[in-house]
Order: sequence, then structure tokens, then C-alpha cells
Amino acid sequence: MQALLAMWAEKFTVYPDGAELPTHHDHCLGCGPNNPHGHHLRALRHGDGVQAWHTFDNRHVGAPGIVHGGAVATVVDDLYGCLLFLEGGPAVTRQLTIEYLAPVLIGAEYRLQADVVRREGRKLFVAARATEPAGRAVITSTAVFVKVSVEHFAQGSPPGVPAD
Ligand SMILES: CCCCCCCCCC(=O)SCCNC(=O)CCNC(=O)[C@H](O)C(C)(C)COP(=O)(O)OP(=O)(O)OC[C@H]1O[C@@H](n2cnc3c(N)ncnc32)[C@H](O)[C@@H]1OP(=O)(O)O
Repeated sequence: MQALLAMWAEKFTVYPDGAELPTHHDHCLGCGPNNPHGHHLRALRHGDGVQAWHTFDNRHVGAPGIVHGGAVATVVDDLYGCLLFLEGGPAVTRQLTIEYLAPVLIGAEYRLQADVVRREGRKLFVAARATEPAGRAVITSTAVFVKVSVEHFAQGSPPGVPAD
């Protein structure tokens, strides 16, 4: 776990516009390439924010043909987690809201965008949206993240339990 956290700290660095951002770790539900249940999200720096193109598959179905709302929230939450790489240090979700404006469809590609709206002490107020190729928004979101030290994540690895 300590090695993972040390490696993770190095990910909070400067990324040029358009650069692909790192994953949180290999088994992250949002972006980890080795999580068989995961979304395998890939995020890019886009100006001062992040963007991603994402297609949900049948592992994340809710109503037939429609993505489960919790799966949508997972991906949005993780996209905010990628935005943190531009903020220079970790934070965690304290509040997450999603407005489901239209069904998110299995097999359809969406553009996701997330940005920091404002900073206040340890708090980051962020916002995101997912849009169809034609530009219609299917979800909008806001969230409050609270900055924490890297040591915050050591709570997730009690003795004898693998971190990933
Ligand atoms: C790169 C790192 C990302 C890692 C992977 C990303 C994956 C995607 C993101 C996630 O899934 S994160 C995991 C889910 N979230 C958590 O597990 C967080 C669980 N909650 C906590 O651990 C604590 O509640 C937390 C560290 C967030 C805050 O506890 P603290 O005791 O440190 O702070 P406190 O409760 O005093 O609140 C801090 C500030 O936020 C404010 N606050 C709290 N809730 C708020 C709210 N809803 N709206 C606005 N402000 C709020 C609160 O008033 C206060 O303001 P002030 O500093 O000005 O006094």
C-alpha cells in the first residue's frame, strides 16, 4: 500500500493540454484497466478541465438498453477524480449530484467534460456534463470534493487486506 501511495503522489504533476491523464490505480472501478467490472475510463486534459469519450456496455445496463444511473454516477465521479490530477493533490467526493436529463444509452458514445467551478479552502466545487455527438446534454452534474492528504487512503488497507 505504501508503494502504491508513493507512486500515486507522483501522478499529481503538470500535464500539457491534450495529454492523457493517468489512472488512479489498475483496479479502480472507474479507470483501472485491470478491473473486469470497470468502465476503463480514459481522460484527457482539456484546457483547465478534463474530457473523455465514453461508451457504456451491457455490464452496466439498468433498464433494457439504458445505462444504470449508478453506473453513470460512477463514471462522472471518476472523471472528477481525474480532474484532481490537474489540481496537484488528492481530494475525495463529499457530495455528488446528477441530473439525468435523457436516457444514457448502451453502445452510444458520449463526450464527458468536467471542470473546477471554484475553490474555497479545502473544498473544490466542480461540474460536469455528458453530451451526445450532436451536442445535446444527457446528464449534468455538480460535486463537492474535499482535499485530503495521501495518507487518507491508507484507511483502505487494514493489515492483511490487499490494497488492490
Ligand atoms: C486522485 C484522488 C482521487 C481518488 C480516486 C477517485 C475516485 C472517484 C472519487 C471517489 O470515489 S472518492 C470516494 C468517496 N468519498 C469518500 O469516501 C469520502 C468520505 N468522506 C470523508 O472521508 C470525509 O467526510 C471528508 C474527508 C470528505 C471530509 O471530512 P473532514 O472531517 O476532513 O472535513 P469536514 O467534514 O470538516 O468538511 C470539510 C469542509 O467541507 C465542507 N463541506 C462538507 N460537506 C459539504 C457540502 N455538501 N457542500 C459544501 N461544503 C461541504 C465543510 O463545511 C468543511 O468546510 P470548512 O473547511 O470551510 O469548515
